[in-house]
Amino acid sequence: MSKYLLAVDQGTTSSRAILFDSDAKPVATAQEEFPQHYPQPGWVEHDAEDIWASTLRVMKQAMQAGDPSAIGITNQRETIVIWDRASGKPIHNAIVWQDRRTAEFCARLKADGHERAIQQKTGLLLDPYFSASKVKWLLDNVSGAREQAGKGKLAVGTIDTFLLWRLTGGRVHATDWTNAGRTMLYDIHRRCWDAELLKIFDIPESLLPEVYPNTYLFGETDPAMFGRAIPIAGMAGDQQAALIGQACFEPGMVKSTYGTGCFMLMNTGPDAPISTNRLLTTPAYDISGEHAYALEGSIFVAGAAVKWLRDKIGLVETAGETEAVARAAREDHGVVVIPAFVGLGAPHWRPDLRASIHGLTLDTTAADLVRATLESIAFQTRDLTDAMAADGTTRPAAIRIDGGMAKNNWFAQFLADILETPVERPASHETTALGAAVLAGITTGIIADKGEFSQKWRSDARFDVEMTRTRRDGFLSDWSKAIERALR
Ligand SMILES: Nc1ncnc2c1ncn2[C@@H]1O[C@H](COP(=O)(O)OP(=O)(O)O)[C@@H](O)[C@H]1O
Ligand SMILES: O=P(O)(O)OC[C@H](O)CO
Repeated sequence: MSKYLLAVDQGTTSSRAILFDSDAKPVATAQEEFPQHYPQPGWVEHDAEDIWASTLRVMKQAMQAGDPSAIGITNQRETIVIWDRASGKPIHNAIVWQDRRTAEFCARLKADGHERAIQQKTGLLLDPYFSASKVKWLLDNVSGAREQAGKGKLAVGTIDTFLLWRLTGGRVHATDWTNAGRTMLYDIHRRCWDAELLKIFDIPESLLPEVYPNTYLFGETDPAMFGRAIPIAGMAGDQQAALIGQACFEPGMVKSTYGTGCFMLMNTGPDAPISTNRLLTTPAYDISGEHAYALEGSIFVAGAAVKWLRDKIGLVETAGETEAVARAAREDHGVVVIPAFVGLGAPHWRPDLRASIHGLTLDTTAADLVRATLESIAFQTRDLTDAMAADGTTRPAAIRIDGGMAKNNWFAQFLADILETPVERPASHETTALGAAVLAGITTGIIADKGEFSQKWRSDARFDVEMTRTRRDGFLSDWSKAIERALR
């Protein structure tokens, strides 16, 4: 009998479940989008009940193709929920990673000189992106929350933790170290919650989950849910899961995922170097007792800019259409888009900025704008590879890409040209889900080890550098000038 692994990929805009066979081939996929809530400019929320309901539905749908031996969970990171331990009900909407409501509080902490100590312990930079300031906001602003938390009646969790709690019928309150590493409350070197950070953010420790490695038997599903108890045997934040799904297991290997945002991770092995170029240091994985860290560049808007072109401005009807439009557009349009819709992440970290368009003339067309939007994601990625190089890392031989935007061949070629580095796209497009399935597979012995999976990794397309230096320098110089103007 074939052994199946079910991966749950709970992303920013949709919940997905993919059933893989023991050769890591997808057998069935189910996906559901859920509503985004923008209660005020710069605020982004999800109803955790929507997340739960959509996740449960897609899991059941994917399971119609076969009975999984184990489940792996991967999730949008940093997004945080607080719920009542007795009723399991969230006390407020989840505050999403893109949410900027705590920008002022983070600026105050920075002014008070906390950034360096926080970076040394957590590998993170002071920004509303991470969970800690969001938890504080919930405790301070939801009526009665702080009092209830003081009595030990509430639980906090990133989305993996919330799903694990619900799937186990409220029996397990746990996370994995890659998700813990994004809260800004976790010391990534000593691998524990940090008392000093909890004090800075005024968060009681009783709220927090237990932290485990990525390959671990986290719990079993409530038998009433799927007719039997299924082990939940792997968990990781989605960008770390993509690093695993892209088989980037050697130090120096890099993957870049283009979903809602873009997240580039370089495996740095067992060392956790602290960046001097405003990148993050983050737990990459702990698989069967072997752990690695990564340097990360986080860009908040990638595919979300394409979604904006489609849904708000109406320049395209589908995201896929941007490929043909960009290919047909002229190269010397002179337009630069700075997609700082929710501020800028690495390497600038400016939560206060908003998006802008530079170089518009009466001659500018819709196609120019579409092309310039795609270009901006490649330019931002170049800023990340430059920061990685400035941190003393060796330029990788190739960068492995994935996520919705990676399907766009025009974008993949432009990216290789701008990065001056070949870009490889894997045969399996669902690398994030694959990473979660691999973790569950290794824990349960269905996959022997990461070496076995690595050997199966295949690229289906490679984009080599074609652009001349002069053209690339021209693009990069226009981009730097526009960024300088925007930062000012
Ligand atoms: N062919 C395409 N060209 C450009 N962008 C695309 C294309 N297909 C999808 N996208 C973008 O990719 C994103 C979806 O990617 P996905 O990896 O599913 O995101 P997430 O996991 O963050 O929800 C959307 O924002 C969409 O606009
Ligand atoms: O939902 P995604 O795939 O855009 O990923 C979100 C990231 O995990 C945020 O850090």
